[in-house]
Amino acid sequence: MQSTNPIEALKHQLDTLNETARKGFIRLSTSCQVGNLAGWLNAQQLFPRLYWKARDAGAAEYAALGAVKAFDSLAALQADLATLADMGGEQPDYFGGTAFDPRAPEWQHFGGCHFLLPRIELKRHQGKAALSLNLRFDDRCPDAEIAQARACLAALEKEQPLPRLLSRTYQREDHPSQKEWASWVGQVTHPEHLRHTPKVVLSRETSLVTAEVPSPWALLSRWQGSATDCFHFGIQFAAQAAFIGCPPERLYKREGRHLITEALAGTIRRERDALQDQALAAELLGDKKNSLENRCVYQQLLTQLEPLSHHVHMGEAHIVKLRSVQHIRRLIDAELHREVTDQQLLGALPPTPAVGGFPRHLALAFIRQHERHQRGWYAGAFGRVSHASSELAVAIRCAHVGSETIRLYAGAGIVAGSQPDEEWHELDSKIADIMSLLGMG
Ligand SMILES: C=C(O[C@@H]1C=C(C(=O)O)C=C[C@H]1O)C(=O)O
Ligand SMILES: [Mg+2]
Repeated sequence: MQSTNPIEALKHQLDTLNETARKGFIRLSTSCQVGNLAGWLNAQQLFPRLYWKARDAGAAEYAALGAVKAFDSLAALQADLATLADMGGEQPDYFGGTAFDPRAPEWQHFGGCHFLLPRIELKRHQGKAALSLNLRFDDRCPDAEIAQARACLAALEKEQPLPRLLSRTYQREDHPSQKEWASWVGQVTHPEHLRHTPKVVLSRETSLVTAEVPSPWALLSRWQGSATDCFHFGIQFAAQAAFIGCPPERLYKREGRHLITEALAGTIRRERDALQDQALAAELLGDKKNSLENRCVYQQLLTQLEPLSHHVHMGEAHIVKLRSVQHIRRLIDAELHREVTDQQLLGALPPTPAVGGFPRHLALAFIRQHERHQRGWYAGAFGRVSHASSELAVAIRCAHVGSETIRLYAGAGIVAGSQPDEEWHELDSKIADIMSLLGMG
């Protein structure tokens, strides 16, 4: 008889798992009730904790807890995907991300690349939630694996309401300063520099220091409520090391051999008045500087996809309206060659010129030489990878939540025609949503 308590139901499935089923990857699942997945994560004791929801309306929501296995390189992740695919049977979802610059991963706990196969997974899709326990038997002692899984189940806590976001006072510091920013923009837009490097995406770290930072899960939950048409993600390695974000930009989505990606670059503010807002959208679409920002992105994506695909197709430029900004976007789709892997895609596509620049090596050299803050996972990739399908966001519009400091990141594509003050204001519009949640709007 099946118990109505999902944890008891999973324990029962684990206790009655017969010897012959102990092969490769196994997922034990049971239906459950959950109000807020971030609230469930926030109530747990285990780490790592991870949240992922893709951008499409109706996309599945995932909360992941603990790791059956973790991967610190794309090669290791791909090898595991291949191993399990060869064995057949049900295939797992892996979640995680990569740093902007694998040569400089920097952030403690995060590393250059971290993907995990979760021990416990809570998934909600089309109104139905399921709690799953993942197990591996191919590369470890079965009894130890079962004991570890049982310990994780025993450590599960009930969902709790998320704490309210209390109003706090924050001390703000920007790196670089506006003065230094202006000098960098001057260097990048110097005709000599533009000749070899037409675009550099410069970024700023805004540190907000306070006595007690809010729960990253409470913050993400509030943030995602106002960030429709965006990806929503969070990862927490330890109590004082979390990274959350609501990015509007897709790195790619792969379903079998079909790949979709996009060039999202070029920005203008929003206006409350609908007519004025439309006028701004028209201005953005017709603007030379913003069109160049977007062109650098799609040209590189097309060039990179060409050798990996049978055909690549790009749609028309259009406007994407977010809460505080609007962007130019072009959708791209491609049919991948049979042998192309996520490892290859994640090795080739990021950092796109939406967050790095063009050409990549020269833009990265400028960034490494000038930016003194650590980008870490800001402007990296974050998402879900599986044998059948994968989807990753570009990790922008994000926050690193530490012990006493919240670090917000924003970048702007600097090209011919960029004005330092306008670009600085563009950075502020890109952090406006999270700033207003923190009472700093
Ligand atoms: C780098 C960021 O965003 C990128 C830069 C944009 C721009 O400069 O117009 C727009 C969208 C993204 O391509 C960011 O939000 O941090
Ligand atoms: Mg811009």
